[in-house]
Amino acid sequence: MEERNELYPIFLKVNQLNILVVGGGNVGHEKLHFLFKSSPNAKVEVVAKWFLKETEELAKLHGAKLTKGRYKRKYLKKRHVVIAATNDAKLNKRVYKDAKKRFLLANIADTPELCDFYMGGIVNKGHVKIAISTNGKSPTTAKRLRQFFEEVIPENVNEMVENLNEYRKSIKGDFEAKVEQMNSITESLIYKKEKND
Ligand SMILES: C[C@@]1(CC(=O)O)C2=NC(=C\c3[nH]c(c(CCC(=O)O)c3CC(=O)O)Cc3[nH]c(c(CC(=O)O)c3CCC(=O)O)/C=C3\N/C(=C\2)[C@@H](CCC(=O)O)[C@]3(C)CC(=O)O)/[C@H]1CCC(=O)O
Ligand SMILES: NC(=O)c1ccc[n+]([C@@H]2O[C@H](COP(=O)([O-])OP(=O)(O)OC[C@H]3O[C@@H](n4cnc5c(N)ncnc54)[C@H](O)[C@@H]3O)[C@@H](O)[C@H]2O)c1
Repeated sequence: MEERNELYPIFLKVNQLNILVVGGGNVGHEKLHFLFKSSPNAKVEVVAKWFLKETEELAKLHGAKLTKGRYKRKYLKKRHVVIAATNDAKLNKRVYKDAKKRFLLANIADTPELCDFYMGGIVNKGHVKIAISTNGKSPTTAKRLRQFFEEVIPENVNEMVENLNEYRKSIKGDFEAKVEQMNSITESLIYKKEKND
């Protein structure tokens, strides 16, 4: 039987959650880059033996705390989420096990079997956000799909969101009447125009 993608996507308010990243090399930097690209106010601390210069700059820009040193279990205290991206596979596994004991959500970069969740490809246009995952099977596909959707989703999609939000406030009636009106005025968006040939 064909394997199913059973992931359930959620959209986290990471400005209200405490995130720990372990490792500040190339992969740690990439994770941090995408995290802040999507969520500039994410609450993040990074612990690593050393950091890349660009990671120091990125952390400064977003007010992330950088802690130079070896990973210790105590760093997991008061965290909701941990992302491990060191070059020490044994240590990454240890971080995962420590996180499990504390019921934290863990992502061990590039190691699908040690992930409670995957970081996805992210398309962002104003209030509209689309997350893409290939179930951990092909990050390259996730990246290409992200680029594709960035191209085809119109820049002004946010205007539609804002306008419909305003319009909804102006409609009178109960919840059901509002749902009906909102669906009726947006119906044409999903039907292709008939060709006049
Ligand atoms: C989406 C994105 C977000 C992000 O990183 O934040 C992301 N990887 C991205 C890019 C990317 N990563 C890698 C390449 C090189 C191509 C290649 O090697 O295949 C490229 C492409 C490139 O850079 O061109 C290396 C790699 N990554 C993983 C493995 C292990 C494996 O696949 O088994 C290996 C091989 C390591 C090795 O061989 O040693 C695993 C994971 N990477 C994931 C996410 C999760 C699954 C997402 C999903 O479900 O699709 C998962 C499972 C765990 C995680 O890390 O969360 C980001 C695109 C952002 C964007 O551009 O929008
Ligand atoms: N660089 C890539 O493009 C790439 C691609 C695919 C897979 N990977 C794999 O991902 C992993 C990370 O790669 P990288 O390029 O980011 O490595 P890196 O060498 O650039 O960075 C490793 C980071 O881990 C930190 N670290 C190591 N031991 C630590 C400890 N005990 N406590 C705290 N921090 C510690 C280092 O200080 C450093 O910040 C490796 O296993 C690598 O094989 C890397």
